Amino acid sequence: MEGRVFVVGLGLIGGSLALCIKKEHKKASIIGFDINSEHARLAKMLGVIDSIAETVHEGALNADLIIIAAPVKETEAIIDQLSSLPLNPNVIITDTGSTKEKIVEKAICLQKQGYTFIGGHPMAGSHKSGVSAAKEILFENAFYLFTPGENIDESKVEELKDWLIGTRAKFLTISPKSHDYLTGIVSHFPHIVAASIVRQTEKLAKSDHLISRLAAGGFRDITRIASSSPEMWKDILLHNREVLIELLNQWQEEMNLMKDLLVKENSEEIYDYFYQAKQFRDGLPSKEKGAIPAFYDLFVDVPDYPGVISEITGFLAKETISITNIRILETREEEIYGVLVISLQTEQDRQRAENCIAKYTSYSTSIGL
Ligand SMILES: NC(=O)c1ccc[n+]([C@@H]2O[C@H](COP(=O)([O-])OP(=O)(O)OC[C@H]3O[C@@H](n4cnc5c(N)ncnc54)[C@H](O)[C@@H]3O)[C@@H](O)[C@H]2O)c1
Ligand SMILES: O=C(O)C(=O)C[C@]1(C(=O)O)C=C[C@@H](O)C=C1
Repeated sequence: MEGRVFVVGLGLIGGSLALCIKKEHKKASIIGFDINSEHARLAKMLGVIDSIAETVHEGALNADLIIIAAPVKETEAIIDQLSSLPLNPNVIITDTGSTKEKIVEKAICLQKQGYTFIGGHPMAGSHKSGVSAAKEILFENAFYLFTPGENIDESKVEELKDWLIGTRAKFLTISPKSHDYLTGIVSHFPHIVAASIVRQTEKLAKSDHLISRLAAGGFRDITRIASSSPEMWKDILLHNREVLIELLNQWQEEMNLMKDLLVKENSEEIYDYFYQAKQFRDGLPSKEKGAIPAFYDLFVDVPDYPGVISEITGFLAKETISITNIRILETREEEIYGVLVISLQTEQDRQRAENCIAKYTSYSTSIGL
């Protein structure tokens, strides 16, 4: 598609969407605005946007698509601001906020001016913020939720999907209320739990320094999202407070249940507790970007000597294969061999990496242990 796309908020999500749109719609021009001019400058320098707007007003005029990718409270203010501007009557305005009810309610002011607002939420992200973490592949296979207000023409939703086709996400339309309930359960509430575990650990670590040093894989896995932007999460929690208060009540019951099982040393039910949790989690979809990520891991048997990682990454770099992670698995001191796990972004990259390692080394590779 051709046209003028205006992105307000040039961080992880705004930047990633700009990259997806640019990849698919080469003739579109992407204008960006960020309240922090350093962020806008960085986005331009990284080639994420084509040009910088000095104000929302300047960027919004004549835009065919406006994407608001700022924290949810700021999003409300930006919607207000847009509703007072003389926009292109055919413009589609969307947002990326993690909550939807309050935003869609606020956007009634746009509809009153005859503008189309379609709430949006790409259900993929990271604990990292900022445009330097933006990537074109971020939303691949993830759900992209839409919450169009009443009376929105279906053809406008289709037009928005066309703009966003480069995300390779799975589009799904739901009501703002269901959106906030569902994401409250699977996204917002886990962020509270992660932050609370970290805070409890921090308090306890004051009396024993070994605690922080011993925190290993399990702690890291359950607390990664506690490193997310406090600014963003403050707003999300306040927007979805009713759902979250109810979930906190249920969680307290859940914790009391476990406490009771421990007090009573009820071994059978403790087993059952973990068994049922494992059954449910293991049954979650894994081939999409859901709770269980689709990994494109390649396992390489390598001799356990210093420099082996840089040797392998050197070969991959030579063939311009980008990797997302690399680590040594389960090496024990007495072993001569270790297993190197290389995570790649796509199945095609994994295949290329396998061929590359076969070309330059005699190490054996596999796609599973
Ligand atoms: N991070 C995630 O995992 C994730 C995933 C999906 C959706 N979201 C939602 O997308 C939105 C953006 O999140 P992000 O992760 O890109 O955050 P981010 O912190 O990486 O980027 C936000 C950007 O918005 C800018 N900004 C703040 N107020 C602004 C304003 N009034 N006008 C213009 N720019 C402003 C900031 O300077 C920053 O550059 C949030 O609403 C968030 O809830 C986040
Ligand atoms: O992967 C992460 O770090 C995220 O927290 C991403 C995550 C999520 O909870 O899954 C966070 C907020 C969004 O609105 C959507 C996705």
